[in-house]
Amino acid sequence: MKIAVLPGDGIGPEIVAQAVKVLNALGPKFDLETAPVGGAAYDISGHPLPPATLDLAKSADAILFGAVGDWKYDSLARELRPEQAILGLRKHLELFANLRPAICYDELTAASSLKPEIVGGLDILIIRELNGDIYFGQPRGIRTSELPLFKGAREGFDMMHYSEPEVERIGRVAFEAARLRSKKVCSVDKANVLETSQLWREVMIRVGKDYPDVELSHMYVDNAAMQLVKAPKAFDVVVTGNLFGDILSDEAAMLTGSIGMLPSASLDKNNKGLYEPSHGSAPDIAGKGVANPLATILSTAMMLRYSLGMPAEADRIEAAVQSVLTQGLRTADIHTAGSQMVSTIQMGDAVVAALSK
Ligand SMILES: NC(=O)C1=CN([C@@H]2O[C@H](COP(=O)(O)OP(=O)(O)OC[C@H]3O[C@@H](n4cnc5c(N)ncnc54)[C@H](O)[C@@H]3O)[C@@H](O)[C@H]2O)C=CC1
Ligand SMILES: CC(C)CC(=O)C(=O)O
Ligand SMILES: [Mg+2]
Repeated sequence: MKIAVLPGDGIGPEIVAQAVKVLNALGPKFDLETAPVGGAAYDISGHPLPPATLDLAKSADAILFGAVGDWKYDSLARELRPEQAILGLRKHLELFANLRPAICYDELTAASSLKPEIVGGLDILIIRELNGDIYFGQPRGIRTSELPLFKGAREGFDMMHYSEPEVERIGRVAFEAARLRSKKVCSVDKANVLETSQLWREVMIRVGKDYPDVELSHMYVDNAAMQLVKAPKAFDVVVTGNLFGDILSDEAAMLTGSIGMLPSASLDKNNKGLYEPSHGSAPDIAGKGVANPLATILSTAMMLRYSLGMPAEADRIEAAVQSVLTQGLRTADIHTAGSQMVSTIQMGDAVVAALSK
């Protein structure tokens, strides 16, 4: 099975190296092919998603992705920014369904910024639409305003956009996922203000009729942001658009102790997928050996389960992560009194060691 390995920038190479170590220790032989992406690719070839990297991603059975981006590329033209690489991969490969499970391991309740009774036992699934919304809408740009009040001033504009089929397909992913869980879907929108959200809600209600066994509720995104920290365990599956899902999943990360714990799967309609941690390239800690590799390692478990048909191996990785946490090993972001601080590499080694137990 061919896996495209795209480490990217910042902490990307450090955390992906740990996930690769874990994959190689599993037993089955994977054909791992590495290619530059993001700023690393721009430095070599002048483009964040060179054709060879895209071709590799297309030809692979699954993609393991680190993260892209660095402040040093902030002044580049938008189409050359490292972030265009991950946006481009999602779009070219039609990876429209982004699954971000937020699970608070019992050992990490103290690492969360919320009270243990709020987050203890948390297990929710955020499903974020990944191919549409304001991230991809047209028109967009920066121009000179023609509005009487601001005439002559520069103005920025981005189109929020969703078509019915796009909402329907992500809705179905959410309802199907809920069937395997607690049979509850909360659709998050801003239908009190935005037409895009009004359509989103109408479609969710229509699609929901095909899933009478699943309870559908709706929540405005501002309230959802509040409820996520007030009573997160009231949610099961949350389905939302690209922008709201991006923001809410970072918020949900802190319920689990750290964004370094939040894996993700980005799937197409055939469950071919790209697997990456939900966080970015963390330039503030890059190269220091302190990044938490567990979100990336847990993303490889999702890859084995969703794209490679190897659920037993996925279970083994998740059990190994559970084991290192039970042993008290913690990277700096999840370190609390009484636990043992380890580096990125030591955490990766500990997961590998736990695999064989
Ligand atoms: N999929 C991707 O490649 C993404 C790329 N980005 C890019 O990453 C760069 C940095 O963005 P930020 O907004 O700072 O978000 P970020 O997620 O990279 O970092 C936010 C905070 O979380 C910490 N953090 C993130 N991952 C961690 C880990 N594994 N272990 C410990 N601490 C961790 C960072 O040190 C930082 O304090 C930007 O260029 C941004 O565009 C951001 C999100 C996703
Ligand atoms: C380039 C961004 C859209 C990436 C991001 O923040 C994410 O996917 O969570
Ligand atoms: Mg994000």
